[in-house]
Amino acid sequence: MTPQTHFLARLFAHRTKLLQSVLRMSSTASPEKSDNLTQQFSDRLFDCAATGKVDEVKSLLGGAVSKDSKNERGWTALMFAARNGQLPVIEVLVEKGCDVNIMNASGQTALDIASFWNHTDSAAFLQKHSTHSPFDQAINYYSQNPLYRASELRKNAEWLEAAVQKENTKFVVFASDLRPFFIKGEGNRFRLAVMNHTQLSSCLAKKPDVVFLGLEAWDPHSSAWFALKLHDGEEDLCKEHNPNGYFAELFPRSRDVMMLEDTHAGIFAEAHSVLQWLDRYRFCPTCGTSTQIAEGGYKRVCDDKECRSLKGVHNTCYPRVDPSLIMLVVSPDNKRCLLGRQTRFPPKMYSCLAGFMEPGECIEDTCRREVQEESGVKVGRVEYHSSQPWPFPATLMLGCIAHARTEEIQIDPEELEDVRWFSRAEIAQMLAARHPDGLFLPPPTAIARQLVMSWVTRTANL
Ligand SMILES: NC(=O)C1=CN([C@@H]2O[C@H](COP(=O)(O)OP(=O)(O)OC[C@H]3O[C@@H](n4cnc5c(N)ncnc54)[C@H](O)[C@@H]3O)[C@@H](O)[C@H]2O)C=CC1
Ligand SMILES: [Mg+2]
Ligand SMILES: [Mg+2]
Ligand SMILES: [Mg+2]
Ligand SMILES: [Zn+2]
Repeated sequence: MTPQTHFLARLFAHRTKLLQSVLRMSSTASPEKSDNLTQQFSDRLFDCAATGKVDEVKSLLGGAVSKDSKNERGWTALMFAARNGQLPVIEVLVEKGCDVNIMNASGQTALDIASFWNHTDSAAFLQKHSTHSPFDQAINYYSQNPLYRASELRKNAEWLEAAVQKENTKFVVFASDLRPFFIKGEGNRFRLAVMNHTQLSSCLAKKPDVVFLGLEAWDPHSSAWFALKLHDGEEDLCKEHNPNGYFAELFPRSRDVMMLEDTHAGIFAEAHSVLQWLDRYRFCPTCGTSTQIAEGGYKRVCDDKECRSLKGVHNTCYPRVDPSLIMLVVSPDNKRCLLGRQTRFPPKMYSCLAGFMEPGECIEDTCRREVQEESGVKVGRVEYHSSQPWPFPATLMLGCIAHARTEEIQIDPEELEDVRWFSRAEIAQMLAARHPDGLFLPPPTAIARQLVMSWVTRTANL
């Protein structure tokens, strides 16, 4: 510290003390005056946080100023420090108990702000103390399958047969109507109930539909995971081994299917989509003859040796995935976003527009077509964000940010009952569940919400 800055620091510390004593005195005087002084302290705290004056920040926090006080845009001292990457100030503020998870009026946390401005050290520090995940690490529900699929082993019938018999092999089971067998997990989450070969020997003897899901490690000796579809009447056997287990409803879908522990949600997505496909393709779509399961459940082969499906590549022989687009449309000035309501949504919920890809379309085509069909808005640039398997039965949601060229709305009443533009402030209220009309967004397990959060946090809006 130069003598000059030392002098200035002492001078300001002196002024601060003086102000604090005035503030204490004035608390018994006019409330208006006291508010004014509190404001001055907060403003000074914001300044010091933004410019890295650690000692003064400490001194101000020791006085009458509230550590999480906000300016008119909902910015806290921690956010000002994060804006300029003032790591020593951030460390002091966090140590003094400032709330890392507070969002400003634009729905941004201090971590979002540090990440946006590329202050990597500050962002890493805030991430450690935050329960809010940063925008560039969106991980969608159903997308965290930890298994190594080891697709090369699917063709090895001998290995598969031996793997089914091994004691360390794990089976996740589904009822004959494909309801999954769950048990309670951590907190309010659920897990797939895992069973072994011995417990399931009587079911396995009857040659059920079985899918090889993958290995626990990149090693053929590690535990293999299989999905098994029970025959009618075998549910009780599973309950005998897992007295707390139960078969979760899928039609209508029970909430528990959206409450699985993250890795089990990923395993469920694979297992359920492939079992659904095996169930629906019992007969060859090319000639109508019966088919047999092959390659660990990842192929169906027509029983008619002359069938065209046995020559060349035929997509009916392999599990299907239906790509669909889900997009957050943002206005030309990037200040608003477009959300819509299907009649089947819960009252007051708004979500992103979405639509299935059609043959011969690229992602950009589908995005522009669906947005125009459903809302009349024309889209220009399309940015890919992230994707989410949606295993009912096998959709892949491709999440995009779509940049609108026009704003006029013309709703397709066949599909949507309302479509409208939402300001950033309104979105922040919806994210915080504080919208004055009670409007809300889908839960964090929906990619739609991740797209909205990403837009809100990615934009500087300063
Ligand atoms: N997570 C979220 O917030 C939202 C998710 N979605 C999901 O996005 C997906 C597509 O959105 P939609 O608006 O329903 O699509 P959409 O806008 O293309 O309209 C659905 C219609 O498309 C036709 N269609 C074409 N190909 C289809 C296929 N492979 N499977 C089923 N129907 C097909 C059917 O006639 C269907 O009624 C759905 O899986 C839906 O559940 C939709 C809106 C919000
Ligand atoms: Mg749609
Ligand atoms: Mg549509
Ligand atoms: Mg469509
Ligand atoms: Zn055939």
